[in-house]
Order: sequence, then structure tokens, then C-alpha cells
Amino acid sequence: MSKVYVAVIGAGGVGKSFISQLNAYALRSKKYTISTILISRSSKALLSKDYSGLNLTTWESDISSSSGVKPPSFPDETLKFLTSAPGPMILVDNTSSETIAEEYPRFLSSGVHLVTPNKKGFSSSLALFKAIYAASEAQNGGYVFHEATVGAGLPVLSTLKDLIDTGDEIVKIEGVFSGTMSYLFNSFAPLSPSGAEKSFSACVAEARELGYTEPDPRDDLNGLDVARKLTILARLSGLLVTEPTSFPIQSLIPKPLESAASAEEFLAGLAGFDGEMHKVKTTAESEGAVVRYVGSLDVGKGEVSVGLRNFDRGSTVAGLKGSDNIISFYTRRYGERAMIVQGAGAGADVTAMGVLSDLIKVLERLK
Ligand SMILES: NC(=O)C1=CN([C@@H]2O[C@H](COP(=O)(O)OP(=O)(O)OC[C@H]3O[C@@H](n4cnc5c(N)ncnc54)[C@H](OP(=O)(O)O)[C@@H]3O)[C@@H](O)[C@H]2O)C=CC1
Ligand SMILES: N[C@@H](CC=O)C(=O)O
Ligand code: NA
Repeated sequence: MSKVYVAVIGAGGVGKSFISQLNAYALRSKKYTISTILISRSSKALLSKDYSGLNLTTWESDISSSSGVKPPSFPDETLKFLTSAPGPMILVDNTSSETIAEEYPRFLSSGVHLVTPNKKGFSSSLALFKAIYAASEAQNGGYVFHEATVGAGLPVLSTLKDLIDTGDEIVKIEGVFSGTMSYLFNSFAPLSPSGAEKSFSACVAEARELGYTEPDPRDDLNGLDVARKLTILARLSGLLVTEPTSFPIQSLIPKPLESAASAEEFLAGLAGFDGEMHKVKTTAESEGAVVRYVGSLDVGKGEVSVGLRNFDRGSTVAGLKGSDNIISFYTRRYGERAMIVQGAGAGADVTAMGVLSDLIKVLERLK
């Protein structure tokens, strides 16, 4: 059995589910002994100082007991602890922290492998994106996988890689890229209404409760989350978008709430603007359509667009359910009839599945 070390930073919705899936995987694996040496939240952490491994069944009560300690400083103490592990080391970043993402090149250069659903490293400055891949590709660099940064566990980035690696040309990628936006419009403006009409703000509260939104739901509603996903797809397709804000993004944040001091203040004020979204919905209905939030990347033209669009009631996009994403790849080989990936695009379990499958990809590549 090969012994592999894992450090988990971020144990919220996705992180908790990831740890539970990792525990089950470790128990059934006949090939790898997995030792989890760090689980860290923002102010409490569990460390296995002798590298023997933490208990993944009791970690949640352990971290809030006296075993929970102040997290090691990031990046210095964390990097030192990880690189002193007596075997291959995999860092799992389940936060949405930009500060952590900025240090990925340092960890990768030190031979630490990285898997993450955090979009920040791959969709902020182009310089950071390039530095991450350069560090990974350098001699003794760690592997990097981030499937869950687009479409959660759906095989979006692996599909894109397969298309490109086999010599296909990406023409256009379009669809519904946000589980939150999908849920909001599928519930607020459903194809076949059942029961009482729901307000937009009530749907936002539900999406948050279901764990679909970003830690701060304004990052979904301002369109930036979708813009980040399209930036990742664009860059991996060879279109070197400089920032996720380099193209027009339609924000659904009402102007007066742009200055809200916190997510809580924003959510408390949102109901006061339900009338605006109701108007958008009824305008679409009066044209026999439904409104949905979509994105499109035209690689040939170098164009990216993110925002609301009306869809014919018979279209596939109009008929999506729950938090479903749909991503259509138009390529030279797939021509007019796109290759389509569809399914739940947010939620702790489906995202954690994407993160764990990336971790397994790292394991399979270890010598
Ligand atoms: N939810 C989803 O459906 C999807 C999420 N993702 C991505 O997954 C990531 C996690 O999302 P989610 O689990 O929903 O978010 P949560 O807000 O539920 O969890 C975030 C976790 O990160 C911890 N954290 C934040 N900053 C730090 C830090 N500096 N050091 C250590 N821990 C830190 C938080 O600590 P504390 O517990 O103390 O607050 C919390 O445990 C995000 O990047 C998100 O974009 C991607 C696809 C889908
Ligand atoms: N907030 C995001 C989570 C996944 O990336 C979404 O709603 O799609
Ligand atoms: Na994915």
C-alpha cells in the first residue's frame, strides 16, 4: 500500500462532504493508505503533528473541542508542515479565498499536489493563472486539478481537455453555468408553475440554504461567478482573457444595494426589489418565453457574454430543473450538434465528488 498525505483547508459545505467522501474512499481503497494531516477552518484547525493521520469520523467534534488549535500561519507554517510529510502530499483547498489561491505556485513548486473547487486562482489575474500552470509543469512541480471550478462535479474541464488533447478545435461553449442562477430562475420563473408564486428574494434565500451560493451570495448575483467560470474555460481554450471583468457582465444586484456592508444587510434589503425581477419575468412571459441567466464564449471571435436571455418555452434551457447546469461544446468535430454535459451544477455532495475524483487522478499519477 502506498502512503499518501492529505491536507484539507476549508471545511464548510463542500469541505465537510469532501472529508466524508475521502473517509469512505480511504476505507475501501486497497492501493493507498491515506493520512489526513491537517483540517483547517478559518479560526480552528486539527493537526496530526506526527503525520499518523486524523480521525475522519470524529473530526467535527474534535475541531471544536480542546484538540482544535489555531491554524498554522499561511503560507509559511503550512508550507513547512506539508513539505515535511514523509511522502506525497496533496493540498485540498475548499475555501473561496483569494489569499490562499495566490500561494498555489509556491506550494506546487515545492512538489505539493493541489486539488480545489476554488475558482480564484484560475480566474483572477492572467499572471496568477500562468504562474500556477508554470509551477505545476516545472521539474518536480505538483499536479493541479480543479474540475469542480466549473459545473461542480460535472465533467466539464476533463471534457474540454479531452477535446483539445485529441486535436479538436473549440468554436463556442455556451449554456447555464451557475447552479444558483439555474435554481433561482427555475423556481422563480418555472416552465410549469405549481402552487403559489415565489418571490425572487425568497428563492435567493432557498438557494443559500441549499448550499448552492458562494459564501457571499452577492458573488453569484452580480454575475461574477459565471464570469469566472467562462474565464477559466476561455483560458483553457487558449483565449487569454486578462481578468474576469474584461467583458460585460449583467449584474442582478439592485443599484441601491450595491453598497450593502455585508451579505446579511444585502439579503435583508433584497425583498424591497422583488418588483424589478417580477417585471423581467412577466415581460418574458408576455413574449411566450422564460428568462434564464446564461453565458457564452465564442473562441473564434474572442467574445464572452454573461447575462439574462429569454428562451423559447420548448427549449432545453427553459426546461432545466433544480440547480442543473447545461454546457454545450461546439467544436470542429461536433459541428452544429454540440456535445452536451448536463446535471446538478451546485451543492456540497456533487461538488465534493468533483474534488475527490481529482484527488484520485493525482493518486493514479503518483509513481
Ligand atoms: N457550494 C457549491 O455548490 C460549490 C462550491 N464551489 C466552491 O467550493 C468552495 C467552498 O464552497 P462552500 O463549501 O460552499 O463554502 P463555505 O462557505 O460553506 O465554506 C468555506 C470554508 O472555508 C473556510 N475558510 C475560509 N477562509 C479560510 C482560511 N483563510 N483558512 C482556512 N479556512 C478558511 C471556512 O471556515 P469557517 O468554517 O471557519 O467559516 C469554511 O469552512 C468555494 O470556492 C466555492 O466557490 C464550487 C462548486 C460548487
Ligand atoms: N455558487 C456556485 C457554486 C458552484 O460553482 C453556483 O451556484 O454555481
Ligand atoms: Na466540473
